[in-house]
Amino acid sequence: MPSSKSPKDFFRPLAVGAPTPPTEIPARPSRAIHFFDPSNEKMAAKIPQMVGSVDVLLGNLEDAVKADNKEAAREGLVTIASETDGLGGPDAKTQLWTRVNSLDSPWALDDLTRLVPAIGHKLDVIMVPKVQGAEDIHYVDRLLAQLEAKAGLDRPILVHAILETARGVANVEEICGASPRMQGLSLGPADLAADRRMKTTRVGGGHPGYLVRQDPVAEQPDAHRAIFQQDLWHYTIARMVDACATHGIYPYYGPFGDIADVVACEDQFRNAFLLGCVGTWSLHPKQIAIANKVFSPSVEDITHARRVVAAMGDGTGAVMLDGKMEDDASLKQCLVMVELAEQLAAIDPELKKQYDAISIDSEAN
Ligand SMILES: CCC(=O)SCCNC(=O)CCNC(=O)[C@H](O)C(C)(C)COP(=O)(O)OP(=O)(O)OC[C@H]1O[C@@H](n2cnc3c(N)ncnc32)[C@H](O)[C@@H]1OP(=O)(O)O
Ligand SMILES: O=CC(=O)O
Ligand SMILES: [Mg+2]
Repeated sequence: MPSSKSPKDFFRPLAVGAPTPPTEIPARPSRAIHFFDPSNEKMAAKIPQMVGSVDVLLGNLEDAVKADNKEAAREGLVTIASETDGLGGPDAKTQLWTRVNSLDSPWALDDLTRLVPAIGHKLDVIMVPKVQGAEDIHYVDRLLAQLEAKAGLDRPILVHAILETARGVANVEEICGASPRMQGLSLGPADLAADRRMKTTRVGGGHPGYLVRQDPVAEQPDAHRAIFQQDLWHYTIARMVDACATHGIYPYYGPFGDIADVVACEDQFRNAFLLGCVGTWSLHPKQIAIANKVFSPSVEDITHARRVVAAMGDGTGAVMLDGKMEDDASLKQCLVMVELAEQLAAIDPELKKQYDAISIDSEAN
């Protein structure tokens, strides 16, 4: 929270008549944020049939939309949001997000002033790219409040920042705490690599050159030395996760550009899930199933978590389960998983069936 504001001011609307800022960001399932270009007729035609089977549909207006198509993308999104039932709004199974153009571009102002009055009641989250510091969020915060007041909206639109500049990473904590509207952060590995002058040419994922090699074997100079590829994104994701957890908002992996490499995509998503991310981007329809699988706790994990919950009784003390010590802290980890499973089961009947079929033996040994 900026020191110049009192805690009470922080939760006052930034424009007369704007909705009250949220004190909590709801934990809505958002395993896959599926990107589409609303100016691409083939992609746009697929959107209505995707509603209900993906947690978030995001109309992308920024990078990957040609400059000549910026207005068509914006208008295409207005049409899709207006004509598609079950998409966006507090009770919809599939949320509607947009990624607007960067704040220094010729399009960002028109993106916001066109979309909020036209479809603000359906827009759940606005993703802001290339956020550098709290000042970018403050600008969007005030403008959204003015537009919401003018449009008579009764629910604040949330804001999500992409972490894709070196300065943004340096300022990650202040970005997360810049507004009560902040919903979360995504990693933007492609722009971040360019901004940092990393010597890579990929969109997310690992790199075979970024490795650690096993020490040489004594007196066997020709012996094979194993190499272990390292994760280029570990540092940034870990910083994002801590900043988001500190501020009660949600971290996400970003794009994985090698659409054909579904195995490495799944691995990268799983690393992010294990580190604390709640979801990721999907660039192609086939990445949705990967994201849904990875960001839903497995039946094995939920079986174990429920056994720990049952064995821990009132939640204090220490017990042995399968030869391992469990106590208050491991219980808390299990509760994170169990709560996530409950949220997902509420919107995903197939997962609910799998989780409901679990029967547990609650005996500690
Ligand atoms: C790097 C930093 C970033 O900013 S990443 C975020 C910005 N980039 C994006 O949003 C990219 C979104 N995805 C795409 O543009 C396409 O999926 C790309 C990667 C170009 C591949 O398209 P294409 O060669 O058509 O794939 P395909 O032939 O396998 O497509 C099969 C059918 O599915 C469709 N499709 C493709 N992508 C999407 C999508 N994201 N959403 C909805 N539909 C999609 C294609 O149009 C194609 O349809 P059809 O079967 O021909 O009718
Ligand atoms: O916008 C995403 C990125 O990787 O850049
Ligand atoms: Mg980017």
